[in-house]
Amino acid sequence: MASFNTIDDLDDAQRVLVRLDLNSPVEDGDVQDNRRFQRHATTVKELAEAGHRVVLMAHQGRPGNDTFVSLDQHADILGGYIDREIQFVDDIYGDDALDAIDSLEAGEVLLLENTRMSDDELPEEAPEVKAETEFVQTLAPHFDAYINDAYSAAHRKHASLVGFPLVLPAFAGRVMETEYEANTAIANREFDGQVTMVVGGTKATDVIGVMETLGDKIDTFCMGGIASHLFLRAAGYDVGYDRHEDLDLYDTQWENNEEIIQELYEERRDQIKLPEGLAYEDDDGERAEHTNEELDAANYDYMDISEATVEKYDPIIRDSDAVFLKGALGVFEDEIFSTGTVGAVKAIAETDCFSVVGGGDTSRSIEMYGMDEDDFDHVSIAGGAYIRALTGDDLPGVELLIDAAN
Ligand SMILES: Nc1ncnc2c1ncn2[C@@H]1O[C@H](COP(=O)(O)OP(=O)(O)OP(=O)(O)O)[C@@H](O)[C@H]1O
Ligand SMILES: O=C(O)[C@H](O)COP(=O)(O)O
Repeated sequence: MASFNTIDDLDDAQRVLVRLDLNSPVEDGDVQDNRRFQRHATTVKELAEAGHRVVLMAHQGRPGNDTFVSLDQHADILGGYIDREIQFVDDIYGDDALDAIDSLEAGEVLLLENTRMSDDELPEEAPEVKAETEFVQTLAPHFDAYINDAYSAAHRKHASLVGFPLVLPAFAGRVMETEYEANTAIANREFDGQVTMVVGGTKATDVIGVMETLGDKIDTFCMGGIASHLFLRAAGYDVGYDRHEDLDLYDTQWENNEEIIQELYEERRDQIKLPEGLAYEDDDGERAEHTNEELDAANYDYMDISEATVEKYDPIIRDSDAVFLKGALGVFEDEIFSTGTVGAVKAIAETDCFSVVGGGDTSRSIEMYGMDEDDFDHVSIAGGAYIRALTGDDLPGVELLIDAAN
């Protein structure tokens, strides 16, 4: 496996510039704590305890969005996980930032302002172009090493992610290391026995991409979510189209992908396991189910896979050597439609297989339904980067670390 240098390879007492991904939900201006803080805290704590001078960069939201806010709250939340103060400066590479950076003592930690507040950060450009920006050129001379821990943002060609590895010795942080190893294990097929992918969620293109790229590495696809309705439509059932004019969950996805869905369904019929039926909310607000033959998408909104489907997927998961999950099998946020997702996630947790759970939304089902992260080999904190890794796309931020090591 191609690899990179990690923080184990750092010299002592370095001035390190560390890129994290603390991009978080924001409600009424309040940044919501989430597992990204907890995960990155491992890297930050280790660096500070080793006596390095630690300067952190991260982004939050995008200009124009409600979530585009300062990182001052992030400093407090992250500090809570490492039991030491994280200083914050509302500047990125101006005099205030440089003064704060240069006055850091060994073991101290400083967080710079939201990188996306610099005009140099966002436009996606080649690393060589980003390396020449004022952002990178001004900060780099103040450091001995650059550490990228932001696997979940590694698909973006932004200055803080791709500029620095060209001008400073570059290393991977602990989150980068664990995400990379887990998410590439499947592409390298590092398992002897049965490999299963449980795929759901709302985006047909995610599922199609995974099937096209990993179709020969994965033995069985257990399907749920919106994508499974489109495959059931390809199989001839009365489902996979919108009944509300103001809703577009299915029609556009079907129009854009009909041919490839039909093709995949025909070509990979033995590998693809489809729902045996789907669940909807009846007039009393209770969960009710239709078998595939009873499906009637003109009159019902289907929100979960049926219980018979959970029973069908359960032994497949339990007989696997490795199981990867991407996307929810139903609207798990509503308890009556959590049966599919929770059933699959629980079976994965209880099975002694190599397991990776991914998808920004779906990973939330673990804590929502009282499961333990430690029951999985890896719970990814990446959304876009996770699906890109699974579909074989390069992650520029990762590639540059590998190049730097060679
Ligand atoms: N039948 C369904 N109808 C409507 N929504 C569904 C259905 N099945 C699953 N979902 C929704 O899919 C969402 C998760 O899908 P999404 O494509 O966002 O996947 P993810 O991989 O978890 O997230 P992301 O790609 O954003 O990281 C859940 O919030 C769930 O409510
Ligand atoms: O939250 C994420 O998935 C990453 O931080 C990337 O954010 P972006 O989609 O705004 O570039």
